[in-house]
Amino acid sequence: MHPLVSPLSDCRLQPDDPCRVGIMVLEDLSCQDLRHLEPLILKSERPWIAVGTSDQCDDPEMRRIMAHLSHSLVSPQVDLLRLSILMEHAAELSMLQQRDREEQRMSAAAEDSEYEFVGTTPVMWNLFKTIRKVAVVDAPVFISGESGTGKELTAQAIHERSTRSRQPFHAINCGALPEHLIQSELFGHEKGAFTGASQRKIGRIEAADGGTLFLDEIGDLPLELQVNLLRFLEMRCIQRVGGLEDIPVDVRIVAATHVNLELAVKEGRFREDLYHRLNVLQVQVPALREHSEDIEILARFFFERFSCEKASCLKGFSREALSVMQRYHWPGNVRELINRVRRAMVMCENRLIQPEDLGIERRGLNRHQITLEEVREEAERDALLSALGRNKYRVNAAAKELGVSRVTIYRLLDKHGISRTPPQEAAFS
Ligand SMILES: Nc1ncnc2c1ncn2[C@@H]1O[C@H](COP(=O)(O)OP(=O)(O)OP(=O)(O)O)[C@@H](O)[C@H]1O
Repeated sequence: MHPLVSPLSDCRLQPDDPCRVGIMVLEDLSCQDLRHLEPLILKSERPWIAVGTSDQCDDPEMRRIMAHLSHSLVSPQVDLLRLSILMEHAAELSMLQQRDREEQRMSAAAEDSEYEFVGTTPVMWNLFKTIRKVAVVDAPVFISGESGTGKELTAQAIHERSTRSRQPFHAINCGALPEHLIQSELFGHEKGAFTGASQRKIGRIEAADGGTLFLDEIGDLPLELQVNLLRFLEMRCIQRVGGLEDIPVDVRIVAATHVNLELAVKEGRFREDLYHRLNVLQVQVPALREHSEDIEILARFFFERFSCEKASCLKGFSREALSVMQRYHWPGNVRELINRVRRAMVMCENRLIQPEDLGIERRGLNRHQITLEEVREEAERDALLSALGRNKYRVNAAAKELGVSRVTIYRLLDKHGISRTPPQEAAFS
């Protein structure tokens, strides 16, 4: 019997190989061979039957590898019936293991895509690390960061990685609700509690029982409601508006703000005791300009996400557009990036998105970061567009004016993602 395993046959060890069980013949394999093959055998994700005697496993290293790698060990004199029964059992086991692996892969993929948090820079890795750390502790979390940086996404990610992940996650923007509604929105109300309260209403705190409540823009919570929230955090029970009953509720509070809450405390707009109650664990979400190396990957990520809304000829971003995005200061952070990319995908009349499609004024850009190469590219594109415009998009005439060949003009049009037809025609064609 020849070994099915040899250092040269690793092509047979791929997981997508239809073969379900492997056989290795120890007589033909040294301990060193096996050591080389160990990672490949593990990667093959299938059970292996070793044919050999226990004497061949005298070497401790050999024994370790065999115990680790093989499903069973049979003697070289094994009869074919016994071998085929063993192989059948191993194949059944292999199918079960395969199913288990598939399920694990699928749930890992679902987890990854649930809250697609994009970030490849050290500041973002730091954020992900903090999220994982605070997720496993059940204390209140305080998230700070500019508007549109991903504070709600952070709160969701914390919830998803916490023991409460199977329970509800509710978000409420304290700054977006009229003052007279916040009390009943947070704590609920009893029927008849006030004019218009025709039904009992369960508030957000109660609805999130067992889970997480995300209080966005906590700094906008009116002072009298701050007292109620503090009472809830201390007593762990609420009273609905118009109700007398104390209702126990188990909710983890994650609060966020884009304003300086310490200043609000100093100025008496926010209760200091509530501030300390909420501020047990802190997470700081960085502004987009603090991880500008992520801008391109985020832009491409949202381009893909909205790709069903784009014209079929639109292929991506021009180098100028990427450079302009890189130098822009993004006051609205990731939310602004999403809006600009989406708008550009609609407005763009060429194959590649240009700076003007993004609606970013070049004048407001940080000129200090511009490279000579970028200046050249920008000048080349401007000269090309001007020459085409002056010559009504007649390539021969534009080429003559610029002192280059027609072929060069076509190459430059492709390079800069400029359409061969004038913009108006392209728009109406
Ligand atoms: N790193 C990121 N990767 C992918 N999407 C992101 C990222 N950061 C933010 N987003 C997306 O940007 C948008 C704004 O994020 P989010 O609502 O979490 O911001 P926010 O800080 O809570 O905003 P606000 O302060 O206005 O409440 C959302 O669509 C969110 O999914």
